[in-house]
Amino acid sequence: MSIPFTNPLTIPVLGFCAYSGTGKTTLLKKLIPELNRRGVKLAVIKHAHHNFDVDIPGKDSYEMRKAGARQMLVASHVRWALMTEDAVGDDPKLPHLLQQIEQDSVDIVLVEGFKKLELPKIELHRAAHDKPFIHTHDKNIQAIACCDETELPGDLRRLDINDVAQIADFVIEYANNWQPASVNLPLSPAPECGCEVDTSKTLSVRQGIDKILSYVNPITAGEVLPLDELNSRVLAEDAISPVDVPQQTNSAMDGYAFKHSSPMLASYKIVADVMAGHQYSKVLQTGEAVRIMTGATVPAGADTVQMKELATELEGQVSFQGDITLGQHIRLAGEDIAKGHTALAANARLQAPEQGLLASLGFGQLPVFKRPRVAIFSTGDEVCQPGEPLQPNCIYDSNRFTIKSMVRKLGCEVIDLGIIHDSEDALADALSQAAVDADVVISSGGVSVGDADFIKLALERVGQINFWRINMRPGRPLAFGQIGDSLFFGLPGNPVAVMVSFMQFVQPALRKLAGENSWAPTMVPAITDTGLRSRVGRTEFTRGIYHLGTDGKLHVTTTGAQGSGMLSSMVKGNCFIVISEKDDQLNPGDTVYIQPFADLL
Ligand SMILES: Nc1nc2c(c(=O)[nH]1)N[C@H]1C(S)=C(S)[C@@H](COP(=O)(O)OP(=O)(O)OC[C@H]3O[C@@H](n4cnc5c(N)ncnc54)[C@H](O)[C@@H]3O)O[C@H]1N2
Ligand code: MOO
Repeated sequence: MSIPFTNPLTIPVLGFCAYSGTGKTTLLKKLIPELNRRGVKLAVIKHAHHNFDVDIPGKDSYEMRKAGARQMLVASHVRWALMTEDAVGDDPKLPHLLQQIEQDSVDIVLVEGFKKLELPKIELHRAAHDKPFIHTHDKNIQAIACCDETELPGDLRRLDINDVAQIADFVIEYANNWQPASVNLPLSPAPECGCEVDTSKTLSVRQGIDKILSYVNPITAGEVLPLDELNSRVLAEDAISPVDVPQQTNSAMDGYAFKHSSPMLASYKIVADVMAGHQYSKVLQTGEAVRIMTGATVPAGADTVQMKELATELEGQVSFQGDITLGQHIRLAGEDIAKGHTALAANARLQAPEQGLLASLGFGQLPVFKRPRVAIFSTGDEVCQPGEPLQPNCIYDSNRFTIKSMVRKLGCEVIDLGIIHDSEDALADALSQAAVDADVVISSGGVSVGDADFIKLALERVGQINFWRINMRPGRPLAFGQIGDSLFFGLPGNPVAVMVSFMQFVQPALRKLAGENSWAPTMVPAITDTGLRSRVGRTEFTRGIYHLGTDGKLHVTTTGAQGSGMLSSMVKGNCFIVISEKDDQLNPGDTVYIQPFADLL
């Protein structure tokens, strides 16, 4: 039996389920430090089946609770604990428990137990225990951590129950891909009708994206490139760390390293100076200290550092002020990335942090996928080349330049075909040649119902192209199809519509083609400061400016006039306010979803 569950938080929740004796707690005790090491802040909820108590008889808190306090909060300078007497007869309710978590200070909640809930979970399984599988009757299993002997259906993500680093990779991947479910979340999945989407009809944004992605086969050809040429490329193989980072246990402060004791000694004899790049070759004895610089290797025998500002030197001795905890200001060898672990998984897009990380591991070159080649052209007799005199009744070509810039930001190679004027033959020739040279061909203009439909005739001659009307604004008309082995996108002519359509439809396709997996646009909730209007059944991409309000929350305002030819709205804005198909009117103070431009512009 499964019990419905809705996550009430805006952070992901991931369960671990198994039959008893499989080693859930043992795994979590290893996984938690591994995730901590990678900077993931965790909360853990554990289901206990018995009448447990965390307090100790005789302690004040215990006595006060037993005296009748329904809630007892005990606090010190290092932790606090809230104990609540809540005898509910049946199982505790996970959504209620989750609401007790301080979600602003953690990244993910791991849940042990609550096996029957419709909660995304990792199943743990050991073949030797001869217990039945859980995934066969629980569709919420995201992955199964098991041993080599276990046989699984091919579509279930398999993890090695003994490889904590791999399980941590999966938890991070899950958290990164997770989106909060919300009544307002736009781009909801296309309704399952069990039928092929009719390509001649009006589509929702989600249907359009899904339809397009079903035609995209990622590039598999690769090349090995030097570190300096990896920008925006997609990694073709896992990068396994050949070293510990940091290589040695080192100091995080300029100060003194020594062996901790409780109580501390009144003073320590300074026996050496250790600079970054050097080491103290002897073992530090109790009562000795070294002066140490940030990044310098902590000598054997030392386990703690006190910063210079909280130390006093006198006649070769140093004494310390303030509380000192064992291990403070020490960065452990391998605490960022351990030797032999996956530092970066295949299919990652290599931007500044990834390139820095690969450099920090000493890689000189790496295998990446070949980048997609994208041919771009503009159409229309009114469209003129910038830099040349503007003819009467004409307009400068801006679309080719916005498209080229976005294509380059996605790490693709641009083939610029210029402006192709209104001739069916010229266009058919250009399209056929473009399809030979490029993986993707993108045009702008000529996809609506205007008279100059030579572009449609040309497309019909060279490929299979569908003309869609997407239920969105701007960017209603969209042509998509294939010319030979290439994908073709015919974006609408209006300059803002071009950018919106590119970001919603071409971007996911180019990312998938380039080898990136599971990309989804960033969507964050914000409070609208202005009223917003749309129409039920249509997704509206209003240009907005988001900022942090004085209430500490994200707020958004529109950029003003929203004409689909007004490129200035894209320049002023830093996000789309995505008004979902379900909404027609949003009032100031309502929560909306925004898509920051940061991914691309
Ligand atoms: N009767 C209808 N008219 C229009 C409809 C409709 O459904 N019924 N849809 C409107 C919408 S929405 C859009 S968007 C446009 C799209 O039309 P096309 O894709 O056929 O584009 P064009 O007509 O060629 O151009 C539209 C607009 O964009 C300017 N343009 C074109 N190329 C460029 C370029 N490279 N750089 C800058 N500006 C460009 C062009 O001059 C037009 O002003 O159709 C509506 N009409
Ligand atoms: O939707 Mo058009 O695409 O208004 O500009």
